[in-house]
Parts: sequence; structure tokens; C-alpha cells
Amino acid sequence: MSKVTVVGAGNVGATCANVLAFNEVADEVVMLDVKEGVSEGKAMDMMQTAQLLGFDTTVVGCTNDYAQTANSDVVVITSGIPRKPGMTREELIGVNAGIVKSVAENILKYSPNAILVVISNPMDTMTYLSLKALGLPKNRIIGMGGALDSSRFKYFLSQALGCNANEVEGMVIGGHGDTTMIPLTRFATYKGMPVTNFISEEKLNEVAAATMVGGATLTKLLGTSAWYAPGAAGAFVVESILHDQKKMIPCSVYLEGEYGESDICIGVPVILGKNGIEKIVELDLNADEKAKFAASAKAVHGTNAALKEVGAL
Ligand SMILES: NC(=O)C1=CN([C@@H]2O[C@H](COP(=O)(O)OP(=O)(O)OC[C@H]3O[C@@H](n4cnc5c(N)ncnc54)[C@H](O)[C@@H]3O)[C@@H](O)[C@H]2O)C=CC1
Ligand SMILES: O=C([O-])CC(=O)C(=O)O
Repeated sequence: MSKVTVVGAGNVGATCANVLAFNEVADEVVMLDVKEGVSEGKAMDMMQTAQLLGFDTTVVGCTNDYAQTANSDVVVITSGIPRKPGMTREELIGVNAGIVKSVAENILKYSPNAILVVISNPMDTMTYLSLKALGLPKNRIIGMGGALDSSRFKYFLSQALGCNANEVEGMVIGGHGDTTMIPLTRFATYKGMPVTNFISEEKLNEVAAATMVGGATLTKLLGTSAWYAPGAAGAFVVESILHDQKKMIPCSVYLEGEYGESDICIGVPVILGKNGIEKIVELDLNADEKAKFAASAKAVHGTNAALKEVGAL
């Protein structure tokens, strides 16, 4: 029996739960929210699609009842507020730090062996906070951002190339912020060939820029931040863990010297399997990429420092 809990049954959490159920990633998916009846209602709505879509996963909803989350294998944390147009993700720290910390502590009481996937923003800092507050081994705390940013990168690349996004490879590392993301254009390929064989350097820079502000662009269009790709990216990360797929996915993980950084959670490629982070993959970055990574880490360190100011650490 595999069990996944999704905390926060809002836009991202409910979408994530829906993808987990539709793809039968787990036997049971529990959604928990503080809003009375919302998780229960969304779970019932999803269960009423089971025979239409043909899945066997059981989806359960509950209002702040952590006993129902007991013995989860993986827990996805999406609780907290999303940004509005014109805001940065970092501005959410004051509200979200308290929510994420209390949720993570409650989860651990009932699922002491769970692997945590943190989605709430500012995600790298919320991942760092969860790690510091819970004191769990670093392989069990994973921030989701790079899976989404890389999917957006591949989307924008496919638009520029005029091709199928499934035939494009690319990764985004660094912080999950409008100015801290690093789309690795040098490593991007179309059917194994460098994308620079097909598009100009200028076009590639436009793709990278669009990727970095991908979340902000959608927030402006929607009035709140995105959820379809974020929810699906959360489920993608959960699936690699729960099914021991050992996929290489950029995730926000605790570094102890890798990429020249320490005491930080930031996006780097990792192998995700049944133990959570099974390996951190060290890419051979060039001088420009190294400088961008160092600048990104400096910014994330700055946001982490605010955890003390808001009394979360
Ligand atoms: N890391 C990433 O790539 C992404 C992160 N996000 C972040 O995910 C978070 C959620 O976004 P949305 O789902 O769009 O927001 P939303 O407002 O639709 O849903 C958030 C849910 O959290 C619930 N919640 C608040 N406090 C809670 C608590 N203590 N316990 C349980 N539930 C609680 C709310 O009642 C609400 O239903 C935001 O912080 C957003 O910035 C969103 C997209 C991508
Ligand atoms: O843009 C936001 O605030 C939500 C998010 O992290 C994303 O969609 O990448």
C-alpha cells in the first residue's frame, strides 16, 4: 500500500493530487487543508471521475486532521499563499514560513519516515526551513522547482524550434526565482543535437529569459500563480521517488560543498528514487555558469537570512 499526502488542497495541491490519482502513482492520496470541507469536496469530486477516467487510486480529503495522513510514504507541501501580479515569490516568506514549519512538524508526528516534497514559495527557503526545523537527513527533504522550470524551458525551446516538446532536453538549475533561475542553454538538445544547430544565440537568450519569468508571466495572466504545470511537476517528482524510477531531475536540495556551496537548499540535478535524493549530480559548469550559480546562491542565502527576521528559525 503506497500512500501520498498533499497538504494544501488549493490550486497546486488539488492539481497534484488529481495527477497522482489519474496516473495511479499511489494507492491512496490524502489531501489536507485548513479550509473546512474543501479537501473533502475536492476528493469526492475527483473520486467521481474514477470510473470516467479509469483509475483505481483512492483520494481522501480531510480538514486539518493529521491522523488521516499517518504513515504516508511521501508528503507534498503546497500550503501557503501564492503571489499576486507584481509580487516576487520572496515576498511570501512572512506568511508562508510559519505555515510550512507548523505543517512539516505535524506531518512528521504521524509519518516519521516520510519523504517531503516542498512546493510552497519561496521554495528554496521553505525547503531549507523544513530541513533545519525537522532535522531530517537531507535525502528526505526535496524542493520542487527545477522540474517545473525545466518543463517550461522545454516548452519555450519547442516553440522556438517549432518542434514537439517531448523531443527536447534541457535543465534549469539555481534558485526558483525570477532572477535566480539558470536555464542551461549550453546543455539543451533537440534529438540529441545542440539546439544552437537550429536556433540563433539571440533566440536562445530570449528562450532563457522567458523561462526565468515563466511564473511571473502566468501570474500576470491569471491574477494568481499557475497550477497545472506546478501540480504535474509535483506529481512527476513524487512518481520518481515512489516508483524508484531514478530519474535525473533538478531539485532544491541541501548542499555541503557541491557546486562550491554549503548550508543552502538550491536547484541542482539529482537522482530521485525510493530513498529520495539518491545522488547529487555535479555538472561540469563553465566559468559563466559557475558565476551565475554563485550569484543565485548568494540571493537564496539572503532570503534564508530573513527566516530569522520572521522568527521561523
Ligand atoms: N515551487 C513551485 O514550483 C511552485 C510553488 N507554488 C507555491 O505553492 C503555494 C500554493 O499555491 P496555490 O495552490 O496556487 O495556492 P492556493 O491559495 O490555491 O492554495 C493554498 C492552500 O493552502 C491552504 N493552507 C493555508 N494554510 C494551511 C495550513 N496551515 N495547513 C493546510 N493548508 C493550508 C489554503 O487553505 C489553500 O487552500 C504558494 O506558496 C505558491 O507560491 C506555486 C506554483 C509553483
Ligand atoms: O510564479 C509563482 O509564484 C509560482 C511559481 O513558483 C511558479 O509558477 O513557478
